[in-house]
Amino acid sequence: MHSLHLFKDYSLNLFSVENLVFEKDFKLYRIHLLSAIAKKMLKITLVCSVAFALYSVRIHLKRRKYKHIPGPKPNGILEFFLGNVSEIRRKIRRGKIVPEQYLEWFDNYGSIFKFEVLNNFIVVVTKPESIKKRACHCIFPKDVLVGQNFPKPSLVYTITGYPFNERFLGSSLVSEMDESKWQIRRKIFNHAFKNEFMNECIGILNTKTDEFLEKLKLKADNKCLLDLSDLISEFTLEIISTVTFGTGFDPEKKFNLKLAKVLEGSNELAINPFMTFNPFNFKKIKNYRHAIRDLRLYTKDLILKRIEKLKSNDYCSSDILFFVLDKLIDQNIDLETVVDDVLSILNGGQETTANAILFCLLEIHRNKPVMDKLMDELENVLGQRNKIGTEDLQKLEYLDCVFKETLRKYPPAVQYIRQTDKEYELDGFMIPENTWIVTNISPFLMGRNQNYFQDPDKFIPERFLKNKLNKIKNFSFIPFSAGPRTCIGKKFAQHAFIPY
Ligand code: HEM
Repeated sequence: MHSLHLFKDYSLNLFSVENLVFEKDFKLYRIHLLSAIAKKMLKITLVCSVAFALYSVRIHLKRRKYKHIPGPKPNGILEFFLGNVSEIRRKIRRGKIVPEQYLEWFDNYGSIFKFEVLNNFIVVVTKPESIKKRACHCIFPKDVLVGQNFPKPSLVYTITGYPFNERFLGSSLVSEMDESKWQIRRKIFNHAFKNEFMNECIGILNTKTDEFLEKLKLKADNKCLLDLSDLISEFTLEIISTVTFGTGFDPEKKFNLKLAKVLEGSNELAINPFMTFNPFNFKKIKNYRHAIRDLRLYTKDLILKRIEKLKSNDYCSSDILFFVLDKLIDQNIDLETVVDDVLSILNGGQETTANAILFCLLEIHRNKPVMDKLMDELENVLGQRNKIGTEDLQKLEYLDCVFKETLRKYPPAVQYIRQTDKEYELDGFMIPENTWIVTNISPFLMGRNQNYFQDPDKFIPERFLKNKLNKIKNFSFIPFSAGPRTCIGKKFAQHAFIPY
């Protein structure tokens, strides 16, 4: 018993001594840990402060390089780092588009101005006229697109090539940065878009327009409210996909729905590039990514089926794929790039043409004299016929003017961005190397500019009549861009517009 008692005492003592030692160690350990954390924090704070200071100096130095070019100054600490992003976003939230902000800056700062997005400087050129004297490294505004065909900035085209980190247009014609690769494919596709085939397309356009009008009539008879924008988007996609892939395309309209979803996502991303960082958008982004994947799979499947037909010498409809596929295969262009190119044609052609048609209908509806003149011309040229032939195209001058006036007032492509490869002098301003230049040479700014188009807010197709064309300054109207990377579907867009 005694021994047990002794043992108990001893063990208790031992335990408390151990406890004491442990407690002491723990305290020491805690002190060590805290000081180690404090040291780490200090190091991190120091590194962050140095990085922050260096980044601020970098911004400051970069800003100095552009000091001589007029433009809005970033205000406050947030704008110091983000540039003019918040000002642009404020306008977008109020329902404006970026070029409308340009108009305001143009009024405040003149024909060449700069603005800043996340430390990238963008110079906007709004004057198509040439500079007075041409010396070494001096460029005309038009040289940016035509004479020197400056490269496209890859960052801008990543949004179209890989939105939401998913390959959409990838390295398609529109987003290809490698000039030599682009040249090979552009040459092949130019062959498909040549005049003879485009003239053949007028037949498809007539048939599809008839189908569309029947559908419209049916809906009108049912006296239901119509959303023309959806119907016209669907119609233009159907035409462009028929011209690209042939008839009998996608009867269940799955492709149309997916493409509409992808376009919705791309537009949202273009307006708000930060949307991917918002966790509330994750589900939406997941859906966009799925739509892109499905779209590509569907397109790839169609191309593979066509390759099989080519191999077995089966009948193939005369469409864009028919003209380009064997040539692309001969050049060892991989399947994914062919998918990129085909999608770029659908993507480039659908929304732009649909927008042009919609805005045109809106303006004709608002301007009765324009509508009357148009109807008179159609009656004179077509008589009792309700189908348009290629021979009619030259005769429908007023219709062509209406098309051009629509593109002036509502250009579907509002700006072109290129990047300088070295320092250049442009209209008296030194533009540093690697600057993004927004040219118009931006169709929106030129079209809405009183100096180039009188009463720019009015819809006056007559300004494009042949006898008045000399009043329009060179390069003040380039809705399809200019130079080597001009729109490949320009002729087709004009044709698609005419049956309306
Ligand atoms: C009113 C209708 C249209 C307008 C205003 C328009 C405008 C443009 C513009 C401005 C560009 C140059 C873009 C840039 O430099 O970043 C372009 C390129 C392109 N467009 Fe169009 N477009 C229209 C219709 C079409 C149609 C109908 C198609 C196809 C059927 C099409 C296919 C393309 C393609 C593939 C490119 C890239 C060309 C290249 O870089 O080689 N477009 N378009």
